[in-house]
Amino acid sequence: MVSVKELVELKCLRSIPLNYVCLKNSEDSILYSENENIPTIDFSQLTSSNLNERFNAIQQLGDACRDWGFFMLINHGISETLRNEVLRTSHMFFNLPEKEKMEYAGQDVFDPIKYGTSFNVMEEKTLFWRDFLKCYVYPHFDAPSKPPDFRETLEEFSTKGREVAKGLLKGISLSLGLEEKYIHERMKVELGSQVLAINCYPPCPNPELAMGLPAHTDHGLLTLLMQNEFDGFQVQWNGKWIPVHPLPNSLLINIGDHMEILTNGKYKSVVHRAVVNGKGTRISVGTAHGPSLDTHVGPVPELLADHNPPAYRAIKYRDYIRLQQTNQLNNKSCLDRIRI
Ligand SMILES: O=C(O)CCC(=O)C(=O)O
Ligand SMILES: [Fe+2]
Repeated sequence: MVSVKELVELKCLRSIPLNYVCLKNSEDSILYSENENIPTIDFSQLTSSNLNERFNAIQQLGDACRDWGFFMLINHGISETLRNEVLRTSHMFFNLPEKEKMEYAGQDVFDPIKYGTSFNVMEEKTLFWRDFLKCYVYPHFDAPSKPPDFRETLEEFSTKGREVAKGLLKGISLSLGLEEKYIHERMKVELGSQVLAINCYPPCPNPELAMGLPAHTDHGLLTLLMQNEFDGFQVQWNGKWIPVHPLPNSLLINIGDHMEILTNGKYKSVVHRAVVNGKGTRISVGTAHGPSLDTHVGPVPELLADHNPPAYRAIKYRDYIRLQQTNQLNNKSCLDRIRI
């Protein structure tokens, strides 16, 4: 395996190798203006003791999940110091000698720690301009022991991320007219799986020809994402792409496939991608929150009706992850495979 970082640094690249050239069709290049109408949710209002404030925030959350499947979250309680430390130590991880990182070059989707490049190198003809580290951080915490402070920082960040996800899942349950703990209990989130994915997109000599991560949806219930000073995240909305410039101190939140399945399509798993730039290394850190791996997930009966029959077949979360991660992304959502 040759990482993108290695490619950029060792070969002093002037142009990208042909196997990284992603041909885009014309629709792929149509952009809205930056941040166009993207909703913002205030986490402190969502958890407020002022009932009126809370009620309004829950309604806004429901609207954002239904109409967008994506929003920016402010006042989430994860400190700037911690976020900067996660970004700093992540950067240091990718700066380790390749030999040390390769100790984590796992083969299987469920390896507790996996360092890799592109998305699924075994399946892809066109490679993506991305190196990554994935760690299962809950129920059992795993992370590399190098560089110094990396493990501790990731553990603290993962714990804080779970608190935010828990608060959002309560708000989402209420917004659906369900009890506050409904999703949490039904999805066995206390035993659920949390995966931390750190993406590294080195500067690219032809950013318009390469792709960091192609259009896809995330498999879990919710993903929380943050990044360093370089933008690159885009969400698909009404067939066009919106480049996202996160509000200062905000987290980007995606609804994932399992929330779409659970709500029988009411809340949308948003299609998104990561583009690359020629200026500097972009780092993004996502934490994906899902049910326990052995949970069978299908649409919840309380949300079904004669006029709203199940639109997805139930599947074990573990099987769904394998389905998504062992195939090519093909610019498609894996949900297409289980739609009835
Ligand atoms: O790097 C980004 O902005 C997006 C990353 C992402 O979508 C993912 O890791 O699933
Ligand atoms: Fe994603």
